[in-house]
Amino acid sequence: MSGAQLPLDGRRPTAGVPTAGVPAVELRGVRRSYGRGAGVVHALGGIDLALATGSFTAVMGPSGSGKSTFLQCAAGLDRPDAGQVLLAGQPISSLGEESLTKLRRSRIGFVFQAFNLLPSLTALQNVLLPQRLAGGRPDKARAHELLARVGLGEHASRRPGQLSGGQQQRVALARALITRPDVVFADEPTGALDTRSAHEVLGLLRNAVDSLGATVVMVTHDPVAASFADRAVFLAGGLLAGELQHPEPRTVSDRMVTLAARPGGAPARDAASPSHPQG
Ligand SMILES: Nc1ncnc2c1ncn2[C@@H]1O[C@H](COP(=O)(O)OP(=O)(O)OP(=O)(O)O)[C@@H](O)[C@H]1O
Repeated sequence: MSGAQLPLDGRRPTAGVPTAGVPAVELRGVRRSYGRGAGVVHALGGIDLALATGSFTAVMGPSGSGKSTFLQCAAGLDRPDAGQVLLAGQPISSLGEESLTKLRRSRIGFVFQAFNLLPSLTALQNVLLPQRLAGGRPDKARAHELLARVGLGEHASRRPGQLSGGQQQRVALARALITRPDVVFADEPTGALDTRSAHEVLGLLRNAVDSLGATVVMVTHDPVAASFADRAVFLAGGLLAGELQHPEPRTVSDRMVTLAARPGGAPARDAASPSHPQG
C-alpha cells in the first residue's frame, strides 16, 4: 500500500521518495530446492515475476507445483537458495533474521486458510496485534474502521470462538491490513469456508485492492477465487507456466486441467531444467 523505497529494518517509508512504477513484490531468478543428492526436489526452478502495486494476483498450479514455496519465499518466511526477492524495490533475501522479522511484521500482511487468530484476544485486539508486535502505537480508530469495513463493526469485542469461520477470516483480513502493508499474502484464504463466506472474503480482498490500494497475492486452488484477481499466474514443476489477465473461472479451470495433465507438473527431482513459460 505504501509502495515506497523503504529502509531495511521495516520502518515506514520516507516521505517524498519516488515510488511510481516500482513493483510491490518482485522475484528475480528465485530458486529453492529441498533435500540433496538424488532426492533433491527443485520446488522453485528460477522464478522471475513482478507484481504491481495495487494489483490482485492469484497464484495457481497443480499440487506440488511450488505455490507454497513461492509464497514463503516471496513473503520472507523462507530464503531462496538463489535469486532475490524485492519488496517495494528493496532486496530482502539478504536481510538478517531480525530485520526480516521486523519487515514481515510491519510491511507484510498475512491471511491463512486456518485464520490463525489468537483465541484469548477479542477481534479488536487481534486486529491490533501486528502493530503491537511491530512496536508501533496501536491505532484503535483504524482497527475499528477496518472491522467496520469487513462488516464486523458490532463484533469488535467478541473472541474468535464467538465468531463464524467467515467472520474470523474477515477479522484476519482486517488484521492483515492494519499496518498498511506493502503486500498482503493470502494462502488459500477461502479453503476452510462455505461458498457464501468465501465470496464475502474474496469480495473484501478485492475491495481492499480497489478502495485501499492494497496489493494482494493469493495462493488458491479455486478457479472462482482466482476470478476475483486481476491476474492469475500458473506454476508447474516449480516454473512459471503462463498467466491470464482478468481470469474467468472457466478459462482458469481449463488451464489447470491442461497443467495437471502435462508431464513435468510435479517439481523436477534431478538437475534444474530451464524454464519454458507458456503464455
Ligand atoms: N520442507 C520440504 N521438504 C522437502 N520437500 C518439500 C518441502 N516443502 C515442499 N517440498 C516439495 O516441494 C515441492 C513443492 O511444494 P509446495 O508445497 O511448494 O507445492 P504446492 O504447489 O504448494 O502444493 P499443494 O498445492 O499440494 O499445497 C513438492 O514436491 C513438495 O513435496
